[in-house]
Amino acid sequence: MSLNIDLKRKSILNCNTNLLVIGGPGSGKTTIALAKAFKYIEDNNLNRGQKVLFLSFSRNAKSRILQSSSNFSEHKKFGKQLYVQTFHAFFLEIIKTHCYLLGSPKKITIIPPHDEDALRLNRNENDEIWVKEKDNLLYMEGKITFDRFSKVALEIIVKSNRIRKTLANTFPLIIVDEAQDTDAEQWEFIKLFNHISQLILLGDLDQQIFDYRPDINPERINSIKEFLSPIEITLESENYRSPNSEILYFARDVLNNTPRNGTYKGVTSLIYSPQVQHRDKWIRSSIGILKETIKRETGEYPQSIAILCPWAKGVKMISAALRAKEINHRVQFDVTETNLSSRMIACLLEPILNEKQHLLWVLNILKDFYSATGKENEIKKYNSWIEKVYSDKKPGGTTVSYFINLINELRNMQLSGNPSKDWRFIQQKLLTCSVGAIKSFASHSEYLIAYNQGKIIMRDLTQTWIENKCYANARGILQRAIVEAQLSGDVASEVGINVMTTYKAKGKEFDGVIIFQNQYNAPLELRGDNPVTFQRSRKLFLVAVTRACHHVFILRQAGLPSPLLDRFTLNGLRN
Ligand SMILES: Nc1ncnc2c1ncn2[C@@H]1O[C@H](COP(=O)(O)OP(=O)(O)OP(=O)(O)O)[C@@H](O)[C@H]1O
Repeated sequence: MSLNIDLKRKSILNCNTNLLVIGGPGSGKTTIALAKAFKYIEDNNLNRGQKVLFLSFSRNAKSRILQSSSNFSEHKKFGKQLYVQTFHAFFLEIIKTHCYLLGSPKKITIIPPHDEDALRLNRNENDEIWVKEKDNLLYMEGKITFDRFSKVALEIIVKSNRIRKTLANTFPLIIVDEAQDTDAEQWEFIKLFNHISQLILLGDLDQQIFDYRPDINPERINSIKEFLSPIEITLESENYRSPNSEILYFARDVLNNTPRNGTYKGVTSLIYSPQVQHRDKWIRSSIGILKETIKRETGEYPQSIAILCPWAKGVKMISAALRAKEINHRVQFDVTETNLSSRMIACLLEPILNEKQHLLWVLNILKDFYSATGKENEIKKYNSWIEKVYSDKKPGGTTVSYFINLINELRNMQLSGNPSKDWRFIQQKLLTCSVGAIKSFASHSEYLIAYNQGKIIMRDLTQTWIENKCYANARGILQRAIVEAQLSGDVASEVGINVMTTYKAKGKEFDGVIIFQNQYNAPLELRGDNPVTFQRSRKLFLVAVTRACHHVFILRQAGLPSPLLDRFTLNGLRN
């Protein structure tokens, strides 16, 4: 990989004190930080146990950093000494190794987010009783929820000088991606390594899109400057991502609400009429048009395309439109409902040894689903049904009867041993049943395959079938795959069509980007944003637009005003 190394970049490579590198989207922050990491490993002759730590926020960002690092010629020789990890997973490693020192059992297990949602019973994150319950879960049972990783890891590092020094010795250089988005605990954690490791922080305030979270704010960059006294290097105006287009100018103009008198090279607006069949057709057609546009502009078809929108609801709408014509794509969104719905299928795949026990499991899954979505009346209803079944009384209503019959039917039949077929069989049973609530619950499971864990689950189900002649522990298999997916760096590459929220796309790069606007499921203006400035919406839009290397399509709903875009003139297509 041949890099332009100007004076600023040279000074980054040669600096051996704390550094703050500020730069806009595509200015090359990640790239120069990787170059620095490899140079550091080489110059300092790190021993086998030592590594450069590169901390990122999300698995997506981590996979992008890993991908970029593999383009460096040094990667072959020094790649093993570059440790790219998410804050979350890094904190978990510290917890798993050292948490017993705080009094927890030695074996730590994770409560996945959908179970956490169910346990939390719609209480606030900081609800006192819930916080106490979480303490008990950790210290009595060794079970930890995702949201506690940073707090507990920080406690370990604060309380033990020895562990902190060992970590600093292992990681003499720590690079922090997206430093503007560090929350209070992550920032405290970084501060603890001041003077004992070299710290390089990368940041861009214009991409601060998680500032709706309570302890993330624009002051973070100032605190970094005050506390770490870093050398500051600004790569502000450079754009290596989309240099042959005016994509970055467009993104900046939307951010500053300063439309130019004319269009922008590399940005096209497509208008669709909102009737479902038109909308879905245009979602699909936009992919083909974007491919041809990029081919025309660059001479090559794009390898990677992202369809982005602010909300998960929009992601589901786009994915449904693509699935309707079997267009292969990868989906990423938050998956509590999908996980619980899939758990129901896994539960029904398991061998039915005791019908009452199975019915109780099924009802508990439904109760968890309603707990996670905060539906008080449903929770009460399920609690009373569970109570009745438990004491051998039969609750009224269609739901319980439906499951009694289904469990009975499944008990008396032989599944095929082909996990995909059996999975679909149970899914279809639920999707075609006469109880509306069950159908709607089951429909969430359709996204499981789309979000990449499908293959692992099917592989492990095959294995259990070979070993046991039944799907023993299907729920455990599903659970393991979900937890792995939450933590692993094993994120599929961007090649192909990717559908995700803009938040998930942060730090990624695609040849072409389609931004989908829809009145109810994907408005570009965020709810709760300042209705005059729309500053948060503008930043989020900037992040979406600047993921593109060659071309951006904005798929706009006909007749739907957009304070962000209405003053801009864009090259346009109209259906
Ligand atoms: N010095 C350089 N010379 C040549 N190409 C570069 C250089 N720096 C970055 N690039 C290329 O520009 C693109 C964007 O770089 P990079 O991902 O490092 O930017 P970034 O500032 O981290 O972006 P963002 O904040 O938007 O995630 C990448 O494709 C990278 O290969």
